[in-house]
Amino acid sequence: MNDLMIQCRGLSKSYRKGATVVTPLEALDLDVPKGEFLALMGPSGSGKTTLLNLLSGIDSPTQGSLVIAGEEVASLSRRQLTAWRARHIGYIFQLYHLVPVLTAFENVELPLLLSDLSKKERHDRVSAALELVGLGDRIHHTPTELSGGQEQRVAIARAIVADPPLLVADEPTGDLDRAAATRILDLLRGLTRDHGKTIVMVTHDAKAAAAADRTLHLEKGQLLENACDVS
Ligand SMILES: Nc1ncnc2c1ncn2[C@@H]1O[C@H](COP(=O)(O)OP(=O)(O)OP(=O)(O)O)[C@@H](O)[C@H]1O
Repeated sequence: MNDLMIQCRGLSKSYRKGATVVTPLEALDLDVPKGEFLALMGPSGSGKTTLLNLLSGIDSPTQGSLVIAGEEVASLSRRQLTAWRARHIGYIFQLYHLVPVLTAFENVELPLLLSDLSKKERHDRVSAALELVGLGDRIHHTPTELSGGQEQRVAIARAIVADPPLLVADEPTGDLDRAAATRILDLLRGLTRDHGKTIVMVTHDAKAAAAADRTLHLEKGQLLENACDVS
């Protein structure tokens, strides 16, 4: 139990759309050990983003249990969930979601602005995160002055700067060419191997999934039995 970062039991999510109810996730069971790099694949509409949103506390399940780092998060209020998310989750988006008018440094600093860290502590953490992603020489560049791969590395620095144990990534290489994608995947692998992060990554790309320790397939809101293991 202690070596699990994520434990889902009977996890379901439904949305009401007028008179109909849509259930993108149904009674899902999932264990993810600490330090694992897990890839999630599945057709469009199979519930991948819905699952990431539950794991990251952006949304709450309709039913079931979701224990992350030993804490039941399914029962947290919206307000508790926001505070919990800031400490536990780094989210990496397909299209980076950087603020265009801010430099790489300022983008990475954003998650720390509400913390009680001093300016010097923030500076040290942001510099270390940008060094870790190989962008120590680009800290004053704005997103338009960076390549897509570099923008994604800034976004990864932003996701890790508050040192959360769990990173969730929604198609982090979906908008990149193969060389840039490979560099991002190497970086993510390094974050699990050398820094103990747990990563759940949604991808449509079998080559990206092959970089993970394990791949699970979602189909109509359920994990397929005998999911192929690519480790
Ligand atoms: N807020 C919402 N309200 C209503 N229905 C929703 C909502 N969010 C998701 N859905 C529905 O849930 C289903 C699963 O959506 P989800 O985004 O999780 O799929 P996905 O596997 O990530 O797809 P894609 O690969 O296209 O991103 C879809 O049918 C979608 O329309």
